[in-house]
Formats: sequence, C-alpha cells, structure tokens
Amino acid sequence: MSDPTHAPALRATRLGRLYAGRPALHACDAELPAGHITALVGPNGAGKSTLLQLGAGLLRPSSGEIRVFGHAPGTAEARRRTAFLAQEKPLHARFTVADTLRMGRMLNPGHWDQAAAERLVRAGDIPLAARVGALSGGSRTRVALALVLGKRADLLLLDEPLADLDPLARHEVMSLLMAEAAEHGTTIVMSSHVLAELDEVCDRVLLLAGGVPRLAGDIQELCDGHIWLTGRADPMEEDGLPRAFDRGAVVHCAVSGRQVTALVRTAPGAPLPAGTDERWIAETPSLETLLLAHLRGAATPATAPTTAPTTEEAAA
Ligand SMILES: Nc1ncnc2c1ncn2[C@@H]1O[C@H](COP(=O)(O)OP(=O)(O)OP(=O)(O)O)[C@@H](O)[C@H]1O
Repeated sequence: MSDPTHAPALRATRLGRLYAGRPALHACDAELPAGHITALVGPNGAGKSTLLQLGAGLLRPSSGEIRVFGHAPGTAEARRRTAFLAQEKPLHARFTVADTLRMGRMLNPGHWDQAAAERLVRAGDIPLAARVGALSGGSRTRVALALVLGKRADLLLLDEPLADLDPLARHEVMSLLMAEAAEHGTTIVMSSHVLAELDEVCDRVLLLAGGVPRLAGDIQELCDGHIWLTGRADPMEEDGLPRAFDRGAVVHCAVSGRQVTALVRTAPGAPLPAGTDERWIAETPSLETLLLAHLRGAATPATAPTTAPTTEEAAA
C-alpha cells in the first residue's frame, strides 16, 4: 500500500541503543524507502535484531529517533502497519496451528488474511491440527511467517526468516515474499546471514557492523559502483597492489600466492585504476563479493569508525 505522506517505511536518525552502557547501535542514520525488499546484513552482534526490534516498538531508543511511515513505533498507527518476526519465532507450543492462526485473526480484527496465512502453512504440508510444540524448526518458522503475512501489514520486519528452512523451503519462502511485495507493495526488511541468496529476493541492502551502517542503497547501483579486480601481486608493495593505485578507493584487498584481489569503489564508465593494465581482470562484483569485502574492510581496525557512545547515549 503506498503511503500518502511519502514518508519512508523506516527512518533512523542518529539512532542509538545501549545495553548496560554498551552501544548495540550507535548514531545510526538509515532510510528504507517504501515498496522495497531490503536485506539487513552484518556480522553476529552487528545490531540487526536491535534495529528491527526498535522498528517494531519492542525496544526504545537510548538516543536519536526511529520512525515507521512517519510514526513512532509502538503507536497504534505504527503497530497496525508493522508486522515483526522475531529471531526466536516465539509461538505457543500447546496451541495447534489452527489455534495459532485463530489467534492471529483475533489480534488483527478487520485486516487478517486467513487465506494467505493458510496458504503458507499448507505449502509446507503442516496439518492445521498439529501442535506447534511438535513441529520441526522449519515448520515453526512457517507458522510464524504465516502469522506475519496474515496480518496484511505494510512493513514486514523479519529477523532471520530463512534460518531454519531447508534450501527448497528457503527458495519457496523467498518467492512468496517477492510475490507479496509485488502484489501489495509491501515493504520488507529481512536480516540474514545467507548472503548468496539475498540478491534473488532483495533490491536494497543495509549493512551494519559494530552498530554502525557501513553500506546502504540499491543493490544494482552499489554493485555498479564497485569493481572486483584480480591481478598479479606487486611483491614490492605490502598490500600487493601497484604503487600508483589509489588506495583511498580500496574497500578490501587480499594477496593469495602471487595474485591480489581487491574490491574498489568506482564510478560507472570510469577507467581502470592507475597501475593496472589489460592483464588485470575487472568484474562487477556479485552482492556476496561486495558484502564480504565491506565486512572484511569494516573488520580492519584502521578503517573502522569508532563505536564509542555519544555524549547523548552515555547520558541515557
Ligand atoms: N538483551 C540484551 N542485553 C544485553 N546485550 C544485548 C541484548 N541484546 C543484544 N545485546 C548486544 O547488543 C549487540 C547487538 O546485538 P543484536 O542481537 O542486535 O545483533 P545481531 O546483528 O542481530 O546479531 P546476530 O547476527 O548474532 O543475531 C550485541 O553485542 C549483543 O550482545
């Protein structure tokens, strides 16, 4: 559903969240436009779940602000428009699947789509009479996702929705999410560690590391804004890159034997970096290559921004 106010589906402004004085998110600025599927990625402890829980109104910011379609999470309007799938997929173990969907209908009067919820359950061959506690992890994930899809929310915040699913089920759930976004204009934000599969379903990415956004935007534009270079390492240089190379544009590089590979920021149509020649292989990176290089770059202390609390956070 489009938004008459044209507010982004989610906007974080200098958003910070502390746990026992330690920042899980730090002065985070991010804007996720409505109608897109965003992959929320980053290493363990990067702050992904924290951001999703802040968006769902389950946590309060320690500093800064977060808005969902222009509304503060937790308000009636934001709650109606948002559905959240927690990483632990909490469900009542003693309920049957049918009871669980009935609960979904009762909790979402007037905007519950029983057919969509049941479709997801039936596609996984899950009997409606089965007790939730007796289901496999993957089947429980399906039931939890059915609750989320049945709500017919405008923004789905999904914390590792694919984690317990086998490859076929992952593929099927991803197709379903794409169909949902295409048919209803639903905005989806999904955290995942399965980098290789994300570009099948997502058109945008937000990469967090150490509670700070490191990369955000349209996946195609981001891939086109980088090149993946492979060439012969220069034995005279510590990083293996040619002496004339602009190191300021390098996201991450690695030497393996006599070969060096580097992910480098560039502009579409720009010439190859100084020092390289026709013997170098220059490719547009895949999303996985792009993300891994940025993650490795972020893990390098010399280039990583500090995550010390701001004065505002420390005072919270
Ligand atoms: N309830 C909590 N109490 C204390 N610290 C917490 C709590 N929840 C999260 N943290 C800490 O906040 C940081 C961010 O955690 P978060 O769960 O948001 O990361 P994540 O990116 O979702 O990680 P993962 O990929 O492992 O799920 C971590 O250092 C984590 O240990």
